[in-house]
Parts: sequence; C-alpha cells; structure tokens
Amino acid sequence: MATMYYEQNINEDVLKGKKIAIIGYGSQGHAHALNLKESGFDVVVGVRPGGSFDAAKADGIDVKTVAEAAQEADVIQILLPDERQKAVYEAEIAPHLQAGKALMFAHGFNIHFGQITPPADVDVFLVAPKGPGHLVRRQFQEGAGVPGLFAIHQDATGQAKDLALAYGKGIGAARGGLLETSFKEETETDLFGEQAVLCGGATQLVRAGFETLVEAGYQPELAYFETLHELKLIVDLMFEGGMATMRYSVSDTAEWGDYVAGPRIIDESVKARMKDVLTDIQDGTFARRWIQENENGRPEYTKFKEAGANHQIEEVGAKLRAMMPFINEGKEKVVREVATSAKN
Ligand SMILES: NC(=O)C1=CN([C@@H]2O[C@H](COP(=O)(O)OP(=O)(O)OC[C@H]3O[C@@H](n4cnc5c(N)ncnc54)[C@H](OP(=O)(O)O)[C@@H]3O)[C@@H](O)[C@H]2O)C=CC1
Ligand SMILES: CC[C@](O)(C(C)=O)C(=O)O
Ligand SMILES: [Mg+2]
Ligand SMILES: [Mg+2]
Repeated sequence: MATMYYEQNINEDVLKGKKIAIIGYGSQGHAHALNLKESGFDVVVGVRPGGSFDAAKADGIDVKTVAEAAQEADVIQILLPDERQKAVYEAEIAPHLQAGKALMFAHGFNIHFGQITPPADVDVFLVAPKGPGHLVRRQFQEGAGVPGLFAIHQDATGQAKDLALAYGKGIGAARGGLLETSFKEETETDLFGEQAVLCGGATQLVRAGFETLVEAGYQPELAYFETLHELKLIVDLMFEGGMATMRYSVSDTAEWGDYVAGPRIIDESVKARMKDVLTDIQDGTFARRWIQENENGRPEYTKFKEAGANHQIEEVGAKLRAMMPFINEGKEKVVREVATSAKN
C-alpha cells in the first residue's frame, strides 16, 4: 500500500521563514511560485532576463537572476526544462549550495540518470505534481489540488521529509494527496506514463482514429469531434468515477463496442511494446537518446514538432474551437503561451 499524506497530516511551519527560490517560470515554475506565495511562503523566482522574467514580474513576484535567487535561498527548486538543468545547475546554482540548504526537483531525471551530483551536505528531494503546471495553478485557484509524489535522495539536515511535505502542501498537492516514492520510481513511471499513455499513447490513438475516418471519406470536422473533442468528455467521466462511471453514462451499445472492439485495438502486442518502452527507460536508452538529441541541437525533435503542428487535425480543430470560446474561458494563458511559444 502506498503511504499517502494529506493536508491535515502536514505541518508547514518547517518551511515558513525559509526563502524558496523557484528556478524557472514556465509551466511548473509559475504554478509553484504563485501557489507557494499565496500559501504564505517567502518566494523568489530565478530566471534569465527576457521572456518569463517579465511575466513573473508582471505577476507581482520577486524576480532575480538564477545565481542571485540561488544565493539568497534556503530551498532551491529547479523548474527548468530537464535538458537544461545540468548546465544551469553547474554555472549558477552549485556555487551557492552551502551546507544545510535544500535542492529540489519536480522530476528525478537529472539525479537518477547521473547528470547532477549535488554535494553530500545538502538535502535533495523532489515534489512532483502528477499533472501539467497550468492545471496545478488552475486547480489551486479553484480550491482543488493536483496530487503529487515526493521522494528523498539525501537527508543531510534530518528535515528533508518535513520540508518536502510542507512544500507539497504549499503548492496544493496535499489537497489531492502526496504519495511517498523514490527518485528511481518517480523517474521511470513518469517517463513511462507520458510516453506510453498520457502523451505518446493518447496522441497516436487520436491521430490514428482521425486519419482512419478521414481516409474512409468522412468529414474531417466530424472526425475531430468524434476522436479528439469527445475524448475529453469521456475521460472526464473516468476521472470523476472510474471506468464504471463512464460506462454507466454511455449507451449500452457503446459499452458493448468498448468490450469487443477495445481489445482488438489495444491488444497484447501493444502491451509487449509498452514493455519495450519501459525497458528503454529503465536501462537508460531513452535518457541517452534525449541527452544526445539536445547535444545535437534537436534536429529530430524539431522535425517531429513541425509535423505535429502541420497535421490536418490541428487546422480543423483550431477552426472548430474558435466557434466555442467557452472552451478556453479562464484558460487564455495556456492557449496564448502555446501560440507564441518557441520553447528555445
Ligand atoms: N510541464 C509539466 O507540467 C511538468 C513538468 N515537470 C518537471 O518540472 C520541471 C520543469 O518543467 P517545465 O515546467 O515543463 O519547464 P518549462 O519548459 O515550462 O520551463 C521554462 C522555464 O525555464 C526557463 N529557462 C529555460 N532555459 C533556461 C536557462 N538556460 N536559464 C534560465 N532559465 C531558463 C524559461 O525561461 P525563458 O522564458 O527565458 O525561456 C522558463 O522560465 C522539469 O523537471 C519537468 O520534468 C514535472 C511535472 C509536470
Ligand atoms: C504527462 C507529462 C508530464 O510528465 C506531466 C505533465 O506530468 C510532463 O513531464 O510534463
Ligand atoms: Mg508527469
Ligand atoms: Mg514528465
């Protein structure tokens, strides 16, 4: 059984009075910084001048360079893209990691795969929300919370676990539940989930369904509604009450089709390939390829991104969503960021 912690089990006083540096103000960074600030913690954001530096300032956050924020903080949470963390850590964070400070992550990639090796006299732990940063922020504002994982890599002060729990409470994750894990388990399961199910699996399933209908002569707009738009509504029901609740709401015809056709699509061969993907994660093959891809200037990443953005489903979807402004009500920030993001 997992060990879970909720708000009522956590005393956040251990983190009160400490200065928390959030390094990066992107998807997770803005959510952690704003949620912690509104939970009464002392937050400084460290980011390079330009893009998100100005966004943090506009949000009323105390913003400094990465080195300045790391220097003045007791707790340093690295919320930069995984592939940038090593370089920024070595140049701007490590020189300010005095004994007794805490170094944090929201994903274990750089510690687990040996990219960053902190000194032994600092605490090292992670608090990893199980959801996108913009939803971590949105749900916090709504009084809800995205659940999270926490793990301790080094406990130099004897306070690492209490600090991690207090931090998790500050960002709202303890409203949904904080689950105790290890860096290895968090890293491998997070990579597997995003590759096989949440991002890779889901987008390929939707894309294959859309293409199958369009290639068979059905209208692309209808195919979009059927395979992408409605997926959110179906998943909402699973989210609210599990698969049984979804199956209760759909027709018996749909439920029967679910039982007989589902296993024809996602069969044992899919599971075998999921196991291959997991093996590549566990033995470091995936990490080595991603690190190498970045060292090469991301040629394949750029090609895949362009192909995805130019797919017909995106063009059709954009037109249909423009006629449904209610979809993005209160959510303009994410949509605007996607439109202008070069992520470089
Ligand atoms: N995205 C998510 O929802 C989740 C992410 N995580 C983990 O959280 C961490 C952060 O990921 P995510 O939020 O996606 O990251 P983002 O890609 O959103 O981070 C962007 C931020 O990093 C800054 N940045 C990038 N390069 C540098 C640099 N060289 N020097 C200083 N600042 C820099 C950007 O600044 P600028 O504006 O100047 O470019 C921006 O503030 C990762 O470890 C990830 O695995 C964990 C759970 C979910
Ligand atoms: C599912 C992708 C994720 O792991 C996340 C939002 O949890 C990420 O790395 O962004
Ligand atoms: Mg994740
Ligand atoms: Mg991830």
